[in-house]
Amino acid sequence: MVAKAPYTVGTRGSALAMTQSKMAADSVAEAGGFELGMVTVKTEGDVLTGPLSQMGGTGVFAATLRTRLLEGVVDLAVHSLKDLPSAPCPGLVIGATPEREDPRDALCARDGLTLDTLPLGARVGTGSPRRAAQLLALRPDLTIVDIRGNVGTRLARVTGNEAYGVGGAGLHGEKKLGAITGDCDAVILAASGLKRLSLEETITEYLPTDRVVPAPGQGSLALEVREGELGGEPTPLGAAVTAVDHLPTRLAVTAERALLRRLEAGCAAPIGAYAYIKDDQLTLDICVAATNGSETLRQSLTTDQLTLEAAAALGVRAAEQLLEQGAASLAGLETAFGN
Ligand SMILES: NCc1[nH]cc(CCC(=O)O)c1CC(=O)O
Repeated sequence: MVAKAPYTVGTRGSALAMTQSKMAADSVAEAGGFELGMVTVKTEGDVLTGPLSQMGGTGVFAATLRTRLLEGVVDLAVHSLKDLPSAPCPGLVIGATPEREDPRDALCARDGLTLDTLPLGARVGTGSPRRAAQLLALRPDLTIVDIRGNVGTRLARVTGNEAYGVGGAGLHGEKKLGAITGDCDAVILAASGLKRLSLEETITEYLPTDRVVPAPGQGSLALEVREGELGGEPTPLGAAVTAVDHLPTRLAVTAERALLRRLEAGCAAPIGAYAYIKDDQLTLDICVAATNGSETLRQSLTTDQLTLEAAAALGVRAAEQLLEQGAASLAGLETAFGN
């Protein structure tokens, strides 16, 4: 007989969320030598319809999971870091950011097309103002189609849903998709999500991070626990979560999120930020763009101090320089977040 799992991990119900929660839970369970049960939580972001960019941009996917964590219904929440608001949540801590998956955006186009070979005026699906802005800066002729939904639903906008199982069933048992015809020439998705779902073969071009700068935190997971698991003497869960933290990832996402926080921007803002360690230095590349792609502001800053404090300071310094250069009005931050 297997003993009841001593801890539970809360996850959203999409194929991607379940896959990444399972991966993270397995590594924590292995580090701790205990079992972890899974509880599926429906979040506001899963229930509401309409453009994601108009949901306020802050935490629609994370809020319900966080409530369950605070209530003690679950003991660990696994989030896509890019969906997690940059402000800390009282009572909770990010106990680990495991090693980051591929941070790049990926183009999934019909007929093997790439950003440079898509025909004039091609229709590209994305619900992300950041992706739309950076794409339009490179290819002003493109038509951006506002799409949302799970990975399978988005890919179906290129292929039609015949490609995803008999009778239009969703990917990996996601709920049945309605009839979707391929009304886009391409969609942009995070390479990390596609890789985790073993769908790399749908990618026709990996967009280099210096060409399309990824969202802060893209490709990275956040393992969130109650503060008490880590304070003073860590609990067995707290210790196991800490063991799967990856310091280079933690330094990078600390810089990216400090920038976002200082700009008072959420995941719906047209801001790309990608930090990485190279030659013993932490570099932070940023692209702030007007949502129509007419103007972009790029910045790259470096520190040779590899501490969390220095990483956060790098993000703040970058944000302040960008604000001086007019980033707030360029990216529409005042209108999007000031009211
Ligand atoms: N906002 C949706 C979302 N949140 C996290 C991921 C997966 C990418 C990641 O690991 O950051 C995605 C899908 C996408 O952007 O294609």
